[in-house]
Amino acid sequence: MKKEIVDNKTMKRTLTRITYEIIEKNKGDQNLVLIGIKTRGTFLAQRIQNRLRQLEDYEVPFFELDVTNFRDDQKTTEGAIPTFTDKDIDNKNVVLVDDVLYTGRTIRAALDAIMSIGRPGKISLAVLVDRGHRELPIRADYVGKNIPTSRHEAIKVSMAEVDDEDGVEIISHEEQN
Ligand SMILES: O=P(O)(O)OC[C@H]1O[C@H](OP(=O)(O)OP(=O)(O)O)[C@H](O)[C@@H]1O
Ligand SMILES: O=c1cc[nH]c(=O)[nH]1
Repeated sequence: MKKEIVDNKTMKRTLTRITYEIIEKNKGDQNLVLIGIKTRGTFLAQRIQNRLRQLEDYEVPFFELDVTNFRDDQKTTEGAIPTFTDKDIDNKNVVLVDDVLYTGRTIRAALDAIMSIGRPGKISLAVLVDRGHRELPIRADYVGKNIPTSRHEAIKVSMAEVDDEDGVEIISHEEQN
């Protein structure tokens, strides 16, 4: 059974709140950089970038990150070429953005990917959904919604940029197969 947890309007409000939290914690920081993890983290980071501009006239650079090369659960070394260089992130205050935080392995890979390129002064993490079940000591600094799940469920994040509309659903195990 599908269970809608976040609808279109709530998603908008949630992203606006995360944006205000980023503003609160980083007021006046000229070194802020947004990095979105492909695929839906990219669109979330872009939306946060737009809100920062609209709400505070705050222009923050945005980059996309494909963590494929750095994952611990696949053997291929074929992956994307980074979209940024050391100059873009060295000594910067990076906010990493993804849609779902689950085991933490994607974020571990993202941290390795970023460190292989440069050395930010600080990295923090923003996620739309934290569903628990961490396998690594990783936590988010900005959380849209904590959604307790069982391991037999999955969180499906939809975004208008690539899906029909915005939303977050819990999908049961049966529907995943
Ligand atoms: O904390 P973790 O256990 O690593 O899980 C979280 C990751 O899983 C999903 O990506 P997925 O690999 O399903 O690809 P997608 O971005 O194409 O959905 C999601 O977008 C996160 O990046
Ligand atoms: O439930 C999950 C777990 C990881 N990534 C997702 O997108 N959903």
